[in-house]
Amino acid sequence: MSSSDPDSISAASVASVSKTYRQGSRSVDALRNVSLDVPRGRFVAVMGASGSGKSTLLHLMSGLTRPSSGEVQVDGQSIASLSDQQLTCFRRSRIGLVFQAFNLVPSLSARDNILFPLYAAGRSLESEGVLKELAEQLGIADRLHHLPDALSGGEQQRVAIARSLITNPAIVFADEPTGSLDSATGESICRLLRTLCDQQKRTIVMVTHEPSVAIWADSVVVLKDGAIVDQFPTQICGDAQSLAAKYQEIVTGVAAKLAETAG
Ligand SMILES: Nc1ncnc2c1ncn2[C@@H]1O[C@H](COP(=O)(O)OP(=O)(O)OP(=O)(O)O)[C@@H](O)[C@H]1O
Repeated sequence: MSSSDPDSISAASVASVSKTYRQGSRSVDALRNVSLDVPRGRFVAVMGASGSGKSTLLHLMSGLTRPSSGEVQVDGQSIASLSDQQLTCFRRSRIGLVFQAFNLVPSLSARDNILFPLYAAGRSLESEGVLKELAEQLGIADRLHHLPDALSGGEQQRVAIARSLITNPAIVFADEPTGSLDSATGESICRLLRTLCDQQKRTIVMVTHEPSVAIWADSVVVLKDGAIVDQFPTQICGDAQSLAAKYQEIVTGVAAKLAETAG
């Protein structure tokens, strides 16, 4: 692959990133010296126990917080070199965000929720056809005039995914996108994310606890106590059960090694 090949450029990367949260005299090292590269067009799942630093990693890569040290790049842009205002503009135009709780504006129709990031970025809809195509791809074309309250959980998440894509971002970050959904609806959202990656070459980084969700990604990054302890392609796991076993093996192996070192 030549260096001028756009596919060889990372959609996002972090290099030697650490993040310490300070609350009064207490400090928490949420991430320690983490490096990660997300190539364009890839679907990456980030797994780890509660408190291992998954959301912090996502927030750093999406420019919602800044690292205590280290470098974050998205779409070739170093986030550290941007002022807060520039970072907000960059985030609005180049980064898509999907949350567990959907985070739709209750008083706005699905259509206006989807268009919200465009307006926030001072842009307007290129053509009705763009919205129509997106809504059709996401299976919500007949739901655009409904308020979020009148939509099912799965439909609300589809609207939230459409909202994350309307600016044509370089990368989409999804924090537990199926966490509020029943398993069948969750699976349909996973299938949709997979399709977006396969058919539109979207780059997706998704945090999840669930092996049955992570199996839809191309690769899994495992975090433990603020550090990346392993990464593996999902291809080596035939199914969610085998992925769960692999994940458990990694986490248990790391814990045993730590105990050995301490002993
Ligand atoms: N704003 C904050 N202020 C102080 N500590 C924080 C803050 N955000 C996260 N932490 C701490 O940093 C560590 C990592 O938190 P983070 O939310 O990234 O973990 P996580 O793996 O996403 O957890 P979960 O799966 O429970 O969401 C935890 O110890 C958490 O308590």
